[in-house]
Amino acid sequence: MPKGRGRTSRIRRRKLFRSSESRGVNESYKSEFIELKKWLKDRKFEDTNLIPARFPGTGRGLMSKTSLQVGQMIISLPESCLLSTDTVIRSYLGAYITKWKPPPSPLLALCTFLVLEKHAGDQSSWKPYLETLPKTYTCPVCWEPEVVNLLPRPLRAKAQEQRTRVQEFFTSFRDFFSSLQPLFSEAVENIFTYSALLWAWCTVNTRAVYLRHRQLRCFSAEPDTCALAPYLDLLNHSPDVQVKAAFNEKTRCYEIVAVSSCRKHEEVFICYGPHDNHRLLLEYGFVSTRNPHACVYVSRDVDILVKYLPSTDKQMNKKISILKDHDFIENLTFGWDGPSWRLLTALKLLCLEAGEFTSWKKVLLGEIISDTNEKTSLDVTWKICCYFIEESNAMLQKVSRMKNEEVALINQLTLVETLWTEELKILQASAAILSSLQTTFT
Ligand SMILES: C[S@@+](CC[C@H](N)C(=O)[O-])C[C@H]1O[C@@H](n2cnc3c(N)ncnc32)[C@H](O)[C@@H]1O
Repeated sequence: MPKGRGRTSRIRRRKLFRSSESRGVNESYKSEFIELKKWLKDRKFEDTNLIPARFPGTGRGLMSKTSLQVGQMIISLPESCLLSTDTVIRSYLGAYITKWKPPPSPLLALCTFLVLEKHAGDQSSWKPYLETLPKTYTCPVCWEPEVVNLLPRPLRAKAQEQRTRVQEFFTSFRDFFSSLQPLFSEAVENIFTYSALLWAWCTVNTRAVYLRHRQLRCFSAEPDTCALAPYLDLLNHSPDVQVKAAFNEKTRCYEIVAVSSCRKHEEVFICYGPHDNHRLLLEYGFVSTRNPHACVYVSRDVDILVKYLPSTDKQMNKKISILKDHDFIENLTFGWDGPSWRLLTALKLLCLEAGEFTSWKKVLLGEIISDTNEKTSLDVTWKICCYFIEESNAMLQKVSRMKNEEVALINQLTLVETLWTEELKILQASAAILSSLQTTFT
């Protein structure tokens, strides 16, 4: 057998590939991390397990110094390192927040504090942390509208809604920002620009940990659940890991404990939640490849559901209103394991023949009505799946053309491309499953 073709060589090559894929480049020598570590040490935190590093797939993150075992504490960050609404209230901003009516939200307090501390530069006691924060963010709320328009329809709608909300957040608190003028010699409008607030909003949205606070009366009724956790917020997300993360009232530290093990010199991940790729892109500005929670949404309007059904069906309007009344119009999806039960059920109901229509309740409960109904609904689901495959391919071509023409938008376009590529893979997996299910009826 020629050298290097055997089983052992294949396994060795695979191992090498796996480790080079996840191997990080140590960044602990960088001045921002040296300063951050000093700052953390002053606040009684010293890290023994992790090193800041840059990884090929995920960018900047944290690497294990030693192997981490199940049940081992990965990081335990003292309360004094956390930036929460308590920090803001105790600061020079506290008096302004307490007297402002109607009471500002906890989110506004955190964003205002971030903008002001960043503006303070060298004068800020949070400078070592601020220096490690991204200068810009990759979330769709920061994208050019022409790129947002390339997103799958349900996500596009959410991204547009989110942008409107952030813009309103900015305009509705202009008076509050003006009230802070006594703190500055320069005009406050030059400090609280939309881009400064957007940066602060993205910082909180993409990096904050969950930390429940008692509700202070100086804040509006929105739950006060966010805190920034310097250094700990360098941990990237993986849908495949499990950790326990919470504030420990006894130790007064925010603690993360490993639930799965991690080998030495590998990237240490936490799980931000069982999020699909739309949520990851919208809220965190990235797409996870091979994400088990990823799915393709059949958009909210019913046009696509009825596209392959006979237009002569007299009961169609009634069927659609039943689906609407029973909340079967939203969250219809294709996943890695085929069409969701909800999607199949909605299509089974739409495919009922005139004589079967009275059985619609049984369909919603999951009963099989007839072989014909099973077969027709599978055929229609398959056609819808193929329609989405064509759409994904067309979008991928469009994005690829734009990448050549709009070089300045390459990062945003690459994210859109990754999303459509993942959607295409899911649809192809679903189409294969549907094809094999269809053969049981031939
Ligand atoms: C809490 S921060 C994690 C640290 C971050 N990578 C950094 O350099 O500051 C969350 C951000 O990290 C990035 N991120 C997290 N997990 C990722 C992943 N699996 N792949 C790519 N980017 C990821 C996203 O930009 C996300 O908004």
